[in-house]
Amino acid sequence: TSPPVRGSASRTAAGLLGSLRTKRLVYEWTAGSEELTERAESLMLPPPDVLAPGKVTRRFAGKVSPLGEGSKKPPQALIVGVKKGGTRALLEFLRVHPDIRAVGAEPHFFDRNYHRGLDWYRELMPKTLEGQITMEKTPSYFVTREAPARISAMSRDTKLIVVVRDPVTRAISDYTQTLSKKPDIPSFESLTFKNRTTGLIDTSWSAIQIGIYAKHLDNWLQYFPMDQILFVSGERLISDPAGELGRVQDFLGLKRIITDKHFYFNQTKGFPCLKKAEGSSKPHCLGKTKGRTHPNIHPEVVQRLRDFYRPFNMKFYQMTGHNFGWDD
Ligand SMILES: Nc1ncnc2c1ncn2[C@@H]1O[C@H](COP(=O)(O)OS(=O)(=O)O)[C@@H](OP(=O)(O)O)[C@H]1O
Repeated sequence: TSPPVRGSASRTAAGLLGSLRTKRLVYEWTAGSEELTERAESLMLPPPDVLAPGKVTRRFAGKVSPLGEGSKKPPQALIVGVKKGGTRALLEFLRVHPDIRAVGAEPHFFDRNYHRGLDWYRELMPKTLEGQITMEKTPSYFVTREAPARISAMSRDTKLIVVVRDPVTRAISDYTQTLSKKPDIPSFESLTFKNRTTGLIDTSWSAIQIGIYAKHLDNWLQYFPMDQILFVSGERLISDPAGELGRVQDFLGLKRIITDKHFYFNQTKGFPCLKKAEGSSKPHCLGKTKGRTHPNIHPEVVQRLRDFYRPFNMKFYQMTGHNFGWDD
């Protein structure tokens, strides 16, 4: 059930207290997280209200009035993965659609915050009007064993989107992110192998583990039918953002409003960017934590990883009915 609509005119002391409590929760939940930096820097739009209370109205531009109409609902669609697949780009692009309302930061509800309960989760959501879709993205859901059952318990009809990317470049991207936070970690090569001489790969290293998509997908298929899951190519999201966004809008049952007219290729950034970000009239690229330069990895190591992933990729192509071209 939805909470009562709280307009500014009817805001009581209790209501205000409630909203302050929510803000504190939102703050606790985002404080210090990379997603927060990522979002603040990449969006130039305010993340949760608490960070920029004066700018709240801008987030509602053209969607929900500042009077606070609409109600908070649990998401009907989720971007569940994969980490470093291009999930932020997809969510930021989708937000341009007037029928999509999304949380900026990653709630991590179905993995680390599940104990907080569904009411906590729903409180994080933006208000939506009839016909609008609530969304969030948390890339770690895809590899969380409990996530499919938990999401299915919220609603069996939840639509799931997975942005997938060549598991080898994904692993290097993942490592690059860790390296940016902890410059003293061992080399990619030494983390990849259990034993460098035998070439035995350390599949327990999360950077490697996450890319075994067929295995993770298998777990989701215990709870969701294939037609409720959409796979977005992380590579195509860069080479043809409008094409991938077309597929996503169809999947969500939305009118194709986001088209090639919304994008331009930014030569400096080396990525497609939005001509106008949601709620703004200015061009907008993702921030510095998106599109990092990867370290050079020894070609032999890359080849060994390609060989390692090939059978899993083949299985994944078979399961999804789509060849993502990572092994061509
Ligand atoms: N338009 C656009 N602009 C910038 N970056 C883009 C874009 N589209 C996709 N990408 C790729 O997104 C990669 C980061 O993926 P995620 O957002 O899923 O990362 S995270 O899991 O949320 O940390 C990021 O990975 P790296 O290049 O390794 O940094 C990008 O390659």
